[in-house]
Amino acid sequence: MMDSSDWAEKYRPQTFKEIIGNKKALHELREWADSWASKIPENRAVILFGPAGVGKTTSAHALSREMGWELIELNAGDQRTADVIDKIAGSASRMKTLFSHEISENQLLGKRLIVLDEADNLHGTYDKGGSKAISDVISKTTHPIILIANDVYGITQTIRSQCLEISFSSIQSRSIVPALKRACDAEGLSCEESALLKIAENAGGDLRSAMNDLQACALGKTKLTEADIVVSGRDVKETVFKALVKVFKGKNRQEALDAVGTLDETPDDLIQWIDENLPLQFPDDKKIFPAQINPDISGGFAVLARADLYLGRVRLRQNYRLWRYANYLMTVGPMSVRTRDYSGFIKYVPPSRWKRMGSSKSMRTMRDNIAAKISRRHHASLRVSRNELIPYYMRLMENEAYAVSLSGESDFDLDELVYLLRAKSATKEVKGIYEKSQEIAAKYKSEEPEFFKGKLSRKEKGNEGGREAVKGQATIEEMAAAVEKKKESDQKQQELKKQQELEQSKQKAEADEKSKVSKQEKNEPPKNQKSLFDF
Ligand SMILES: Nc1ncnc2c1ncn2[C@@H]1O[C@H](COP(=O)(O)OP(=O)(O)OP(=O)(O)O)[C@@H](O)[C@H]1O
Repeated sequence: MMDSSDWAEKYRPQTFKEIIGNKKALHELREWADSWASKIPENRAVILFGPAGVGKTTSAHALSREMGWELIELNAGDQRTADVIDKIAGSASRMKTLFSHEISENQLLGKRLIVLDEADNLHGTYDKGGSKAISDVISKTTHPIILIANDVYGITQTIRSQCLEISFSSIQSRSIVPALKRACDAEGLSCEESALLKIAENAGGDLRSAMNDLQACALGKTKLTEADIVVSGRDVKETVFKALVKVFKGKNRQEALDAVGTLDETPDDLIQWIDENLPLQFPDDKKIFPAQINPDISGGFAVLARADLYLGRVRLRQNYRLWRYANYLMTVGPMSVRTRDYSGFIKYVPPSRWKRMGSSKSMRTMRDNIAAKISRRHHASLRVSRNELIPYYMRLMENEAYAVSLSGESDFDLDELVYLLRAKSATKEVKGIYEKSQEIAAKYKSEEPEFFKGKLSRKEKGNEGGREAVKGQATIEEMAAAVEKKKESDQKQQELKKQQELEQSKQKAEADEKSKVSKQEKNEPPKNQKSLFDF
């Protein structure tokens, strides 16, 4: 049976040899480690920096194994106040000094490798004093120290000047494929090469993400084909997952806001991500909180509830300026109410509501399809339809009669209705609305100009190349001919209508005349009777 543990962790390389790419960096790291053999080197610490998921932490771990050094790791989740750093890293670094008489014969024995993860994040409230403490420890340490960072510029100049800097870079897709293949073989999963390449290319050089995507796509399968690969377009700079780390574990509000700002998520979508992952990140551990629920969960949901209040007001008043308050509350809220730090890797998951409807990508495609239908109906742009009209539709469709008519006019399908009605699934009620809407849809379709029938907008087709004819349907020439034909038939109809109107007015005039005469005949003699005969 396929293992459900985290594959990225399970297949973390144990030795330098197994690590893919970054050979130059590994060589420099090894040279630095060797320089500790006979004396304390000039650089007592190194900074391994580069993008996420390329093997920086893995290399540090492998180094400790290969050198036989004991590993002491201080993660960003740990409180890195000056005091803590002094207690953990400080005491570790002074250990040798204290017991030097016991191990001075062989400094390699008893050496400890101190690893500080996320060293570019030492300036937050909790890390206050962290940078200074690290700088002090580095200057005195008799044990090697590795700092790990994504952004080397996030580390103070004082620390950088004390360290050797080693740069790691993204891993090429074709090098990622064999690593994925190895995991597939070990899990007994048969896999198309093209499927692995698709995952690798989408990962943007991040092997951890590639491994996570592989595991997610392989869930419940024994064979993986290219068609099974549903990976959301990954922004190399910041994925939602990375932004969530900043929201939940970060200590710097602006960093969290910046990370969230780079995402292509509306606050309505973002809150679902945060809502889904909050209990995963702040688990309700009964050992720690035997008598109450983890206050970070209750506090976290309380701020999300407030954020949701603003989202509700946006929907109600169509005032999108309120989005900023919702955004701020949901991004900065969880870190502000957090009472403790959480270390360790959490596998964040997409909102379960989206999973019920397919992947987050299909959810987006559906929202775009809805926007395309609305934009066609209202001659509005896709952007306006997506951002302004969909929320407006959702509000209107809370009324059943509107739901039926709007759905019929735009010909929403059942899944689209589930989305617009904010239902959990296609309930009896939703199906009822759908069925009623179909009569209206049929009427609208029969009235729709011939050349529009069956045409999809570019978003509906997922095609960025402008409005095109769908396979097997009208070309531009045919559409032009259809327009001409329609003009002609409209003209004919107008002429016919004019003739009918003329005919009708003639008949009316005759009838009026008759009735006038008969009235005159019947009721009273015409006053001007005399003149009538007055030739
Ligand atoms: N170069 C690599 N070779 C093989 N596996 C790798 C490599 N880089 C990353 N991985 C896989 O990705 C996982 C995460 O890698 P690692 O923790 O070393 O990344 P990192 O560069 O430290 O990223 P971050 O900056 O996010 O901490 C590993 O457990 C391993 O499965």
